[in-house]
Amino acid sequence: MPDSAVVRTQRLTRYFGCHAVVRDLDFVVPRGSVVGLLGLNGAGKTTTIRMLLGFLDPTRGTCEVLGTDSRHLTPQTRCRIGHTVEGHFLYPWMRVRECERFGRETHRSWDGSLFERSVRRFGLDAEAKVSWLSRGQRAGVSLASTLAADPELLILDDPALGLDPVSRRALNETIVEFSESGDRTVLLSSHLLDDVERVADRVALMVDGRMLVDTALDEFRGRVAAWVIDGDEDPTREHSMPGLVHCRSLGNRWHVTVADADEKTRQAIEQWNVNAESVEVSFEDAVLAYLSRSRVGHSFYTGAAS
Ligand SMILES: Nc1ncnc2c1ncn2[C@@H]1O[C@H](COP(=O)(O)OP(=O)(O)OP(=O)(O)O)[C@@H](O)[C@H]1O
Repeated sequence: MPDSAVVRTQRLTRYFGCHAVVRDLDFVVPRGSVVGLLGLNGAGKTTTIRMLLGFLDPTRGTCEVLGTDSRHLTPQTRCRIGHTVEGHFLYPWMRVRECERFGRETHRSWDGSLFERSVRRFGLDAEAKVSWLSRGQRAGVSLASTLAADPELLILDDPALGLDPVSRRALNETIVEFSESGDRTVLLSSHLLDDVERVADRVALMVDGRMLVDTALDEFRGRVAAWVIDGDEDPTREHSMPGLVHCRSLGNRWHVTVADADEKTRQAIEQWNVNAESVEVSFEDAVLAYLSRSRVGHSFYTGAAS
C-alpha cells in the first residue's frame, strides 16, 4: 500500500445470505483527507465500515487499514484508529471529567486538552454524570474521548444522528480542527450533505453496494451541469443527451440536469440552437442528480478512485 493510502479495498464484497450488500468495492482513502461516505439507506456504508474495522469478514476481496488486513488488525494498529460506530462505550456512573481521567489512564497517547476543548464545544458540564446526559450530549463525550486518544484515522458512522443544530456545528468544527494538521484522516458516513460539504475534501458515493463516485469534492461538483432552456417543448425529446438526469418543466422553460458533464456536453447543448442559460449546481444537487439517476436504472458505475 503506498504511504498515501490509509484505507484501500480491492473487490471488497459482502453477502448476507444470497443478497450482496457490498459489491466489488475498490476504494481508497488518501492520508490527510476527509472523505464523506454517502449513499441512500441500505447502500452498504455501515457494512463497509464494519469490514474496515474488522468487525465483519468480507465474503470476497480485501480491505487494508493503515497497511494491515482488516481481518488481522493488531491491538497496536487498533490504537491508531478512532471510531464511533456503535456509540463509544461510556460508564453511566462516571462524571464527564472522570471520563477524561479514565481515558488518560487507559490510553498510551492521550490529549486531555483536546478532550476538554471538544466537551466545551458541545456545551457540556464537566461535573455532569453520563447517565444524566441526553443522547446528543453523550455523543459529544464519546467524540471527545475518541479524539483525545489521538487517532491517525477517525471513522465516524452517522455521527450527527440525533444532534441538534448547535451540536452539529460543534461536531463539524471538531472534525475540521482534528483534520487541520493534514496528517490525520477522517472517513465520515453521513446523510447530511451540508455538513459533508463543510468538512470533507473527497466524496465517496455508494449505490446498491457499489462505489458510484470516489473523487475530490470540487471535481465532483463540476461533474454535474445544469441549464435553463427556453421553449414550449421538452428539448431532450428532440436531442439526445448522454448523462441526462432529468429535464423538468418550469412553465415555458426547461431545467436540464446532466451528470458526467464535460466540454462535449456543453458543445452539444450549444448545437441544439436554443437559448440555454447555464445555472449553478450545488453539492446537494450534484449528489441528488447521481442518486436519482441511479434510481431510475441507468448504469454508470465508475469504479475506482480518480
Ligand atoms: N447482519 C445483517 N444481516 C442481514 N442483512 C444485513 C445485516 N446487516 C446489514 N444488512 C443489510 O445490508 C444492507 C446494507 O446495510 P447497511 O447498514 O450497510 O446500509 P447503510 O448504507 O449503512 O444504510 P443507512 O444509511 O440506513 O445506515 C441493508 O439492506 C441491510 O438490511
